[in-house]
Parts: sequence; structure tokens; C-alpha cells
Amino acid sequence: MLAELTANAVADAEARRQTRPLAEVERAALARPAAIDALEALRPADRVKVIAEIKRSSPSRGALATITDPAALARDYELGGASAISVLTEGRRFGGSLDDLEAVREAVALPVLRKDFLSTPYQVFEARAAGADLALLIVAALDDATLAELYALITELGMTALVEAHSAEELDRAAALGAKLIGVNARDLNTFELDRDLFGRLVDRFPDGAIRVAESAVLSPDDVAHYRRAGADAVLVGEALVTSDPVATLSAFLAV
Ligand SMILES: O=C(O)c1ccccc1NCC(=O)[C@H](O)[C@H](O)COP(=O)(O)O
Repeated sequence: MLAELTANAVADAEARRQTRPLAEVERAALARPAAIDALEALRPADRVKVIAEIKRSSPSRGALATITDPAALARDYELGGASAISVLTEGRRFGGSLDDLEAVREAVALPVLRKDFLSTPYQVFEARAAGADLALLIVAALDDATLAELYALITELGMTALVEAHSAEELDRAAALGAKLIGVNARDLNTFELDRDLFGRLVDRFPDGAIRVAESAVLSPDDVAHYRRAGADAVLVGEALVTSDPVATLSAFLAV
């Protein structure tokens, strides 16, 4: 599934490139005001911070929510105390788009993550051109050379990479990059199996000083407490927020 999602994302970016060539996207990326400092926004504190996700549907769960106004949802996330916003921009299985990201960027003052299956410089330039402050790199989807190339580009553009791992080996590869923001996804992106204990088993492998993000499967305050006990600095939450009153849910999560 991850290989298919990544290949589809490349094909879709290639189609966009036919009407919006690399040079144009690069110019738009460089013309953006400086990115918001996501490492500062997610700096470890005395409570677990929340990265709140705009998520309409997913391969594992199908349709989750009808989100007609992502900007309004993002404002609710900001009001509820989220520290950053994740926007799924993949269209085929998640129902997202770069237009969603641009709308969210205009609506809030929080750092915004482009959550997609990125594997080319073009997609990274697109992220910055749309106003993203962060871009996701999924270690399992990238060889070492591509990972290093995209990590360097994200950094050069003044953005922050959220480098995602799902095993000890992938976490070591994230650490070898010098990543400062590392996520462990509880969801296996091929089988969709959820393992909330994976974060705790890997936590000792995070490099010193890196911000530790626990991704996926946060459905209740108990899950936030579980990740907090395991050492998470932040959690990334989609489903629980788009299927509930987001302000109330954030407030419950932030009270842990
Ligand atoms: O969510 C999926 O089904 C999925 C399938 C394949 C690749 C990625 C997928 N999701 C991306 C994410 O990692 C989550 O959207 C994110 O961590 C939030 O998860 P949740 O709170 O469980 O909705």
C-alpha cells in the first residue's frame, strides 16, 4: 500500500507539473514569507502537545468526515489549543489537496504540515509554495539518498521535516539524518495494523534533543496519557478530531 500511495503521489505531481513547471513552483516557494518555526511551536513542555490533522478519509477507515471548510476546522483546532496543523494533501485516498493546505495557511498562525507521500523535490517545492512550514518524510518510502536530498531541501527552504519511522531501523535512519522532529507511527502503512506500544519500545532510540511525536491511534485522553507516560512530546491526531467536537476533544486531550 505504501509503495502504491507513493507512486500515485508522484504521478499526480507529474500531472500538475505539466501545467505548473518546476521553475514556477520554485519561484512561488521562494517568494513565500519565512516559514513558522515548528520546532519552537512543538518544543517539549509540561504537557503533551497536539498536531491536529485535517483528514476526510483514509485507506484504513474509508470516509471519516465531510469537511467542506478546512480553514474553519483549522481555526477550531487553533482555538482548541493545537500546536500545529497537519493537512493531508493526498487526493485519491484521503480526499485532500494543496488547496486545503493554502486555505489552512491563510486561516491560522500555527505551523502547517504537508502530510503526503513525498519523494521528489517538486513535491517539496509545492509544499512551501502552498505555505507549508513542515513536510513529512516517511522513511519506509525513501532510500537513503532520496531521504537525505529531501531532508536537505526542506531545511534549505527554512521548513522543518517531520521524519516518520515505524521500526528501530527506520528510527536509526531518521536519527542518522540529524532529524530534529521524529515521529513513530503506530499504524503500519502496509497492513494498517495499529500498535500503540511501538512508540514506547522505540523511545530510547530517539537522538538526544529530538522532539518525539507519537502518530496515529489517539482516540481518547487515555491514549494521550499512554503516550505521555511512554515519553511523547507531541501526538498527531486525525480521526478523533474530525469525528467529534474538535475544541472539546482538544481540551480533553490537553488536560492530560
Ligand atoms: O490513516 C490511514 O489509513 C493511512 C493509511 C496508509 C497510509 C497513511 C495513513 N494515514 C496517515 C497517518 O499517519 C494518519 O492520518 C495520522 O497519523 C493520524 O492518524 P489517526 O489519528 O489514527 O487518524
